[in-house]
Amino acid sequence: MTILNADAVSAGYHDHPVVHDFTLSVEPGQMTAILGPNGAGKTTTLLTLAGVLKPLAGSVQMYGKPAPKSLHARAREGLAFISETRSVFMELTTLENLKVGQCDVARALDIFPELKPLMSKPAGLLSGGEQQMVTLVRALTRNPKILLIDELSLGLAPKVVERLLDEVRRAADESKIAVVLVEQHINQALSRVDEAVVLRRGRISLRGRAGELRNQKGRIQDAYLSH
Ligand SMILES: Nc1ncnc2c1ncn2[C@@H]1O[C@H](COP(=O)(O)OP(=O)(O)OP(=O)(O)O)[C@@H](O)[C@H]1O
Repeated sequence: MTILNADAVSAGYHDHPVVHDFTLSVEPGQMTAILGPNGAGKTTTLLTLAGVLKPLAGSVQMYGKPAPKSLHARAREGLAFISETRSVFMELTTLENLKVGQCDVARALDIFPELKPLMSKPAGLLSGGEQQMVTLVRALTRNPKILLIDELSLGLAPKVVERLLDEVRRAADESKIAVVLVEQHINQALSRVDEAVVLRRGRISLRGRAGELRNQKGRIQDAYLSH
């Protein structure tokens, strides 16, 4: 069953489209990456899938029906959205951050045991990677049906990027969460997702199975360079 579907979506700001004719469909347990250079329209696309932006044309469906209009209403139907801005409360401890997210703390520590010694530390003193572990685990323990992630690994070291993406992959496999993620780390993303689309100036310039795209690095680079 298709969990989320975007049908010929155009999206943008003040009636001016910056994303055109975007089509995507995601199944349970399937991970899709949205790749592309700066300004290609990745965040705009994700905001539209999340219900933060209204499509200027086309439509978004959840479970085969028109998706509820707002992010809040989509969240009630099982959508979780991790946006580009870090969402931890810096002055609260790690434990308090997890509790604010109403997450199952024991389960959170099963997923990221690294957080165990950091529970009483203010989140503002955690590393960027540790903060993103808190953000990710809060979303995962809410048992979403679909998880949209905008640049989870922005500015993080490759090892940390891999650690985070591996947990997203595990959640997709074990809990059948459908995942759409925007990612700048192309290689790390392509070795974990099932499918990818490459945006260039707001349009899909390349799409396919991750395994095939890994062999077409030149074409992906073209999309980035001809920006
Ligand atoms: N709030 C906004 N109002 C007007 N235009 C915007 C707004 N946000 C983004 N844009 C424009 O929309 C286009 C696509 O931006 P978007 O942030 O979706 O790209 P992106 O691929 O996510 O880029 P990046 O990788 O740099 O985050 C850009 O030309 C950008 O300037």
